[in-house]
Amino acid sequence: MASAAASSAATVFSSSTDSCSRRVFLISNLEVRRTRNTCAFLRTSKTINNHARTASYLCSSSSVITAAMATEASAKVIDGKSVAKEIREEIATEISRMKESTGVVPGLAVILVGDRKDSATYVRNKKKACESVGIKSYEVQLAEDSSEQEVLKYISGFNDDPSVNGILVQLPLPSHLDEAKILNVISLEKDVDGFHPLNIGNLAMQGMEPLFVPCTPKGCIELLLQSGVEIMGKKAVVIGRSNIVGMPAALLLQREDATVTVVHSRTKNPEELTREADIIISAVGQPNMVKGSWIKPGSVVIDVGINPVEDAKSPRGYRLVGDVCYEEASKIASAITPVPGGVGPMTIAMLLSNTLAAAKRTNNFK
Ligand SMILES: Nc1nc(=O)c2c([nH]1)NC[C@@H]1CN(c3ccc(C(=O)N[C@@H](CCC(=O)O)C(=O)O)cc3)C=[N+]21
Repeated sequence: MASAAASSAATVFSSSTDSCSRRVFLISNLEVRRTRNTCAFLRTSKTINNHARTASYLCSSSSVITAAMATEASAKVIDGKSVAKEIREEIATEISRMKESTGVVPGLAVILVGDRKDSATYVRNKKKACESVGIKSYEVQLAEDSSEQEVLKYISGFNDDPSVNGILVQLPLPSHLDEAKILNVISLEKDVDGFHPLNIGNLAMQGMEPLFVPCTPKGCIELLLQSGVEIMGKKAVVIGRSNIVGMPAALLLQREDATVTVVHSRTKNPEELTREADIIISAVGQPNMVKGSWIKPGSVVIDVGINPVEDAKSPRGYRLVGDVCYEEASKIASAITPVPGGVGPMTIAMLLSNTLAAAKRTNNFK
């Protein structure tokens, strides 16, 4: 992973002049309009912050960047962190309103199996986010070698517990556990991840409504809508076909009337197909895989990847980068999500939103 990152970093430097000079001739061609605002949370338009214009922000460590390049147009940064914060604030307000009128607060149960460090961090962050909005969180930590029966036993317990409105089994599970079987027993009404096969079936079918939209894809669409990006009739490319992001993201884009292509590991010409897209959602988990040359000038890029790469200069010893080569893409796209601070915080905000929706539904609170 680290060596892939190092080699793509080298590509950034050698090709940055290229992408910059090309940018002069090719001006944004995707309408970024505020035609529709279906978001349940936000009514402001502060979501695109254009703060990628200074040379120091772009490439502070690069001597290749010249003053001329610093004045060139660059993509608007879609600030997921601040959108997520506003959504959390609205959720907190709704939860107080619900508590005042019903005496009930939403509850979210998280089941973590095994001791993956990244999973433990995510679970901790979810717990903190729950506390920040007034959701009660319940956490179960099970040993790496737990049996399927044991995991199922906890799920059944939470299924039957009226104070728990949402149940999340942190993925990935250890390989001896049957993920499909486990997700299948979560009560549909509490499946705040939206991973239950019946829920996905409803998401896929016209005329049906899923009870929950999976959090990460929902966060991606919210960012597009909040940024005023028109989706209807656009060509969208989703890179990656996972059950938790790529596949549901493609279904959601189709629900928004985009024409959708899914690019995956067996796709013959991923670069060429991606270059046709007005909207790109990348969810592959490969650091800096999507280069500037994959991106059509003016397109909108949503980068779901959160990939750790070695970085001796960072206090943690690593830093997080996306699937998309940000340095290149931000000079070509019209708007782009950063990593960190893009889709990640939105995933958590959508989880809180789904949990609130579950609690409202069961308590018949409007
Ligand atoms: N059942 C299940 N549901 C999930 O939703 C789920 C899961 N399993 N397994 C793992 C992935 C990953 N995931 C993230 C959520 C937030 C950030 C996030 O907030 N990231 C911060 C950075 C955090 C940091 O600095 O370490 C950001 O991008 O700005 C990242 C990753 C949810 N997942």
